[in-house]
Amino acid sequence: MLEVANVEAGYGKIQILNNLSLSAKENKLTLLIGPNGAGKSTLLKTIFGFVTPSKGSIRFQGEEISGLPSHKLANLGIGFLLQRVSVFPDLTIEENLKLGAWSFKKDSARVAQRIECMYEKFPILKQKRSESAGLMSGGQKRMLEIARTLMPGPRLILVDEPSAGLSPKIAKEVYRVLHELRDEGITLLMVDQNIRESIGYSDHVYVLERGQVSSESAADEIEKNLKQVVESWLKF
Ligand SMILES: Nc1ncnc2c1ncn2[C@@H]1O[C@H](COP(=O)(O)OP(=O)(O)OP(=O)(O)O)[C@@H](O)[C@H]1O
Repeated sequence: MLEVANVEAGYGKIQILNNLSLSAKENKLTLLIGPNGAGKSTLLKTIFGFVTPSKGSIRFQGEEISGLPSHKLANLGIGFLLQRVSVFPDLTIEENLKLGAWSFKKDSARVAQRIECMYEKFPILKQKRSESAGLMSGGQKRMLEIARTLMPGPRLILVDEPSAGLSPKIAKEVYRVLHELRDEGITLLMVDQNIRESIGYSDHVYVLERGQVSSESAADEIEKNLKQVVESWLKF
């Protein structure tokens, strides 16, 4: 589904990703973990066209996408669930959802149909559809962001720290929703600091260190050796 091969990328002269290769398999939840500053978020930003790679290739469903602008990637079926809270607080929940449909906003029937679909999936958003998004709780805002990302019907979603700033109970709910999306056929590539919790919802795990993949394994395998993996980061 997504193949990253020998990618180098960074900010100005500072190179962060060094010959990095990995893949996200269709209908799987692939998790990226690693110490602070390893380049996990930079990788997601590079896949989504916010950072341009200087080398390597990124292929989505067989098509080369490296360097394509974000709106083209969105049209191809890639969504990005950002780390920071990104709802527009002064807009209503419905208006926020409409913003997720910007790429097909002229097709009002499709916009209305996708909004209904999201209301079915997230009843709380339907209940509060006319309220300002700024009035929602942190967990509800996260659900709105997930729904907004889903509006165009992406096949692959890049997920950056989905549980950041949320209570453990709400974080669980967010993981459950992401896991459900996977079961519905969406491929996920996710960065998360909340390792112990997120591994339980993942299929495959890559460990990134200093801009490279240092190891990879099935999620249930790494779960057994988690202590050693995390301890090895502390040696740097
Ligand atoms: N916009 C930017 N300009 C310059 N350097 C940046 C920028 N964003 C990130 N960096 C640097 O790139 C490196 C990798 O950052 P990145 O956020 O990708 O790491 P990460 O693995 O996601 O870390 P964390 O787990 O702390 O979020 C860090 O040294 C960071 O300071």
